[in-house]
Parts: sequence; structure tokens; C-alpha cells
Amino acid sequence: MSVCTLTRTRCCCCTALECCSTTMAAASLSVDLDFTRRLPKIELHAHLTGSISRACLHDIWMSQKRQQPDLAIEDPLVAIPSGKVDYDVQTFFPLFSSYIYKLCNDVASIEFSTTAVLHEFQSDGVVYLELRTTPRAIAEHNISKDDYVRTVTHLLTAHNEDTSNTMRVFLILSVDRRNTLAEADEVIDLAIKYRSSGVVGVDLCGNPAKGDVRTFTTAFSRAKAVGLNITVHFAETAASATDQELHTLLSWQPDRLGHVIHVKDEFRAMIEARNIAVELCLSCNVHAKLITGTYSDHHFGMWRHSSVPVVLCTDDVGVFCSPLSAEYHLAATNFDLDRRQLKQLAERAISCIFMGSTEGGRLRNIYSTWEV
Ligand SMILES: CNc1ncnc2c1ncn2[C@@H]1O[C@H](COP(=O)(O)O)[C@@H](O)[C@H]1O
Repeated sequence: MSVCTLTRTRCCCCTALECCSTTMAAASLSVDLDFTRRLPKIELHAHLTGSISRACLHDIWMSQKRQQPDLAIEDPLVAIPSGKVDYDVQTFFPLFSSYIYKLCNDVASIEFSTTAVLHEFQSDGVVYLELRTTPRAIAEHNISKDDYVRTVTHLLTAHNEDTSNTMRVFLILSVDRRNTLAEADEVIDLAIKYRSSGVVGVDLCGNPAKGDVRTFTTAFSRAKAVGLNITVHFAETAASATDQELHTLLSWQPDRLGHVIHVKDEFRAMIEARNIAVELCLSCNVHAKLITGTYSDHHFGMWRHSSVPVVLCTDDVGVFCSPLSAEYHLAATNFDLDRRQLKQLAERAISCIFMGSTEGGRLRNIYSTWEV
């Protein structure tokens, strides 16, 4: 093994200079959207309902309108105008509770939208997806939370069993901050029940202005005790970043943290000491004004120099309209990353997946043969 004088990196696969010059030539090629689409990507923080495109919501609306001409729900293309992405904490959460959940409220619309979401992630070059969703009971259609989870897991299993698909997908069940402890326990029970059908972990999400996370400590402790993986929305707003809240969330021993915006040095140090992976969502944080400033001010710039794995994610591509390939492109242009660095960023996410060794092996194979 020798040290290349150009990059001062070690080459382990061939004659030092040749290897480095090839790598450098590839790295110096510009990063464009064609490259970031082709790049195999791992998506670990995507909310199912937030990932439904406007076009898909419109198709659902059209189909419902045909069946019920007096349908009292506005056309999604009017309710969520094309190009509108400036949803902030006040307007974002009601979009689901007051609108999208009313539209996607039967088995047909859940199946149609979930299938479309899987197709869109795969078409964008995602090779491994952990989709998350909050179990939802829909009384008017006689759908229980169990029915909802079963419906989604069936679709995911069918997707994974189709060998023509290049992406594998697994499910994380979300507890909403507005839930009671009994409701959170129900989510954990469902995660346990559907583990053999592809549920790999549990999440805490929802409006960061609501709820007291201490309510859920016993539920998440139970999830941990049975070996479910845990990811939580962490310090998304100043209100959800009190010392008490962050200590409570860390006491659940989460495997990954989402957003991680308002963290003091003390918490940064704890996250690094425990090597907890961070799921960062550039466009969501900029459009929703969860950060001050723009892309180049995003805390990705800080975390990427830390020791913890950093995973770029979309959060809600249906709302913020930036697919994962666009997020990689934004990272490249705002933080001056070349092709080789983007590949390393994408590949590092393998160490953070909840599905474990079989998938890890498949993903390592994909990256080992993929040339920048
Ligand atoms: C801005 N970032 C975010 N922060 C917190 N929670 C979020 C979120 N984005 C989405 N959700 C949560 O995911 C639900 C929609 O998907 P599912 O119905 O679960 O598939 C939203 O109602 C919200 O609770």
C-alpha cells in the first residue's frame, strides 16, 4: 500500500498514482442532475403521506370525483398549487390533518398513492428506502390502524418480491407527538406484529409545538427492549429543543436522529460520543424556515465535518418537491462536493440502515461496482 503524493490518500487497490489520477479525473467531472439521478441512493427519512406528489393526489381526487360528483374536497392542484413549497410549521401540519388525510382515506387511495411513491423513489435512483408512516384509523371506511399497516406492508412486500425492482423498501411506524401513551403503545404493538412483514423501526414525529415527549418514554423503552430500531425527530424547532426534551429523547437510545437543528455543543458532543447517525433534509429545512438562511447555511455544513454518519434525506418530497437526486445536487453545489465525495456520502448511509446485514451486503455490492 502506498501514499499518493497528489491526494495524500492511500490507494489500496492498485499502483498509487494511477488509481488516484483516475479517481481525481472522475471526481473533477461536474456534478449535474444526471449524475445525482444515476448515483445509487439510500433514503432513510421519508414520510409516506408527505411523499405523495401533487399529480398523484390529483389523480386520486379525479377518481373520487367521478364516483362522487358532489365530493366536497378541493382539487389538489388548487389546494396545493404547483410550485408552492413555502410551507412553514404553521401551515405544514394542517395540510395533512385538514386536507391530504381527507383525500387519501380509503384502501384504494392508500394503495394507489403508496405504489406511486415507491415508483417515484425508485425512478430517482433510490436503491434502498425506509419509508415511515403514522398508523391511521379511518372510521368512515371502517379501516383500523392494523388494516392501514397491513395494507402498506402488503404493498412493500410485493414490491420487494418483484425481482425487476432495483429498490428494496422497509417500513418505520411513527408515533405522532399528539398521541396519548395508549396510542403510542398501539404503534409499538403494530411494529412488533408486522416486524416479519418489513417493519424495521419506530419514529417520533409530528408538530414539534405539540406534546410532551416524556409521555412516550415507556413505549419507546419497550420498542428498544424488543430490538426495534428507533429514530426520532430531534431539535427540529427551538421549542422542541429544550434540554429536558433532548435528554429524554437521548435516554431512549435512538439509533438515528432526524433534522438535529437546534443543538447546543453539549448535545452535539453527546451525539458524536455515541456515534448516532443524523438524517438531514436540506430543502425541507430551508422552505419550512426551520433554519435561518439558505442552503449554504444549512447545518449539513457542520455535521459533515463531524465524526457521525450523515444521511441526506427528502422528508416530504410531495410537499417540498425536491427528490433525493436534487438534494444531492444541492449538497454538491452549496458545499462544493465532487462526484467521489457524493458517492462516499451516499455509501456511508449503509452503516445506518435498519435492515441489517443482508441488505448491507447487497448495497455494498452496488457501490463497489458503481463508477463515478
Ligand atoms: C417538516 N418535518 C416533519 N416534522 C415532523 N413530522 C413530520 C414532518 N414531515 C412529516 N411529518 C409527519 O408525517 C405525517 C405525514 O406522513 P404519514 O401520514 O405519517 O405517512 C405528518 O402528519 C406529520 O405528523
